[in-house]
Amino acid sequence: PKGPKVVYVPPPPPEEESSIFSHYATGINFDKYDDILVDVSGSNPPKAIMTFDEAGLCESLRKNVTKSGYVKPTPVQKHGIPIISAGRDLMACAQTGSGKTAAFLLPILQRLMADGVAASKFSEVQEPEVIIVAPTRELINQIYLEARKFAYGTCVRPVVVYGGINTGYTIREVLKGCNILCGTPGRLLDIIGRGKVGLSKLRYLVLDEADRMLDMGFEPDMRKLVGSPGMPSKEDRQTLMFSATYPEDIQRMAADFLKVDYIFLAVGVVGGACSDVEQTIVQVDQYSKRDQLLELLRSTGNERTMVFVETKRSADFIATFLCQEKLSTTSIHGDREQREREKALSDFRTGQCPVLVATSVAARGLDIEQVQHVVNFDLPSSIDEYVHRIGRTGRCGNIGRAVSFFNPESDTPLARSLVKVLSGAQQEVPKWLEEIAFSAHGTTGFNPRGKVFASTDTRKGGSFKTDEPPQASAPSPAAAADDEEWE
Ligand SMILES: Nc1ncnc2c1ncn2[C@@H]1O[C@H](COP(=O)(O)OP(=O)(O)OP(=O)(O)O)[C@@H](O)[C@H]1O
Repeated sequence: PKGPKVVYVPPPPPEEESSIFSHYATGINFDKYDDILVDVSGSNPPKAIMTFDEAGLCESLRKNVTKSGYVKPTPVQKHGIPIISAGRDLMACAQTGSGKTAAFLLPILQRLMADGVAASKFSEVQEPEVIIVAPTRELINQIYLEARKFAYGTCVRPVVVYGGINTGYTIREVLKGCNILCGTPGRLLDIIGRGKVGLSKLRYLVLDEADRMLDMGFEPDMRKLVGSPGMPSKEDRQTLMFSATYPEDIQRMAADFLKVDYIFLAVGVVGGACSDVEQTIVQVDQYSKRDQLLELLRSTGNERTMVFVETKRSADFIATFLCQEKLSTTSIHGDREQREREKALSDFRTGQCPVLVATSVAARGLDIEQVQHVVNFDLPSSIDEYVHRIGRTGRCGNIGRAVSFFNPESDTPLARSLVKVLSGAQQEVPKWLEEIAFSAHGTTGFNPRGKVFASTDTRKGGSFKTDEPPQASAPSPAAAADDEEWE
């Protein structure tokens, strides 16, 4: 409630079936997902399913899965669906672009259908069965559209709430009926605080990008959410967490939100990059970055490229520069109005602007067709952030490329974890990077997320058995800088 009143009302979501179910094709590496090692821990995990037919979906859901172009489940779906259907709490980690969203939406929808939720109708207080939270407005909107797609033709009504949109409009949408409430933390707490949403029927709480939702930026909001009046205790609800990365300190804290016997599911290496992304690291100095970017974008032609920068100001600056160089470019960051953010994303999605310059606000979760390249114009300070950013390409078995500008003056603290992530994803590690990483200089750099790959299920006894003191989970500076607009 600061600044002028927000009047923006987003365009209505598509009504035609063809847009609701529009999707892109899986790539040549989709079948290789089956070779990834899966680690399930926790007592009595249910057996994985091999096909969607085994998922026990009702007819309308099964039809929607087919219309979405899904032929067979990905590993996180094969394991995640039966775990959720069995009523277990879950902390799931699987690489970017491997289908985590459907892994939680399908079993939740199935349960609602099986129990015959009442068709929601107008009421001054809504009592959703499901709450889904995610860290950014664009991501929660995407999850909402996925929920709407899978719920198509059923009586289950998903609604989305996020900042930057007219509150009156948002409230009216909620009051029309709400089974699945999707929201960013700030707006969600606001709506609950206004008494528009009651929690007595809540059965599922889903944290997407869970490690981000529980880091220093959002942890207080998540504690407030689970402490809201009427919120069922963790014993009386099912709590589900998904991400591609899970620092150990966050995992340990996440246990506060989960039943003791939650299941930990890791598909591949926790925090590992998607190996369908070809990663290149280029050593540059600050002043040659612009020319190198230009050269790179000229060579990629009209292929869609996301360019990540550190600050909102440089996002504007680089986008303007590229436009002056006659490259159709748009930008997304936290100082832009919501209307502009959504326009930017849609211009990028349609290919109207094949280049999108973005801050970390676009690093996680966004699923955009045909993104062939990611450029880290500035590297992030945390390795997990890097993994999420490059994961905007190489999705669903498709091949992607990521080029990162490494400036030794500022990026040396990241060198070690970068080497680990590169080799973990079978990428070539440049000699110079290895030298920086293992030189005295590289090792003394402070990097709170340095211990990549140390974390599997922390209950098995992770690196806290070593002498290293626990480190506070600080959000990366970029993330912190964008926090104020993430509600
Ligand atoms: N079984 C499947 N068959 C075909 N396509 C699928 C399947 N499951 C998911 N997809 C598609 O793959 C894409 C990536 O899925 P999704 O966005 O859920 O990935 P994610 O694991 O959440 O990634 P991120 O970590 O980046 O958030 C989406 O376009 C989704 O519709």
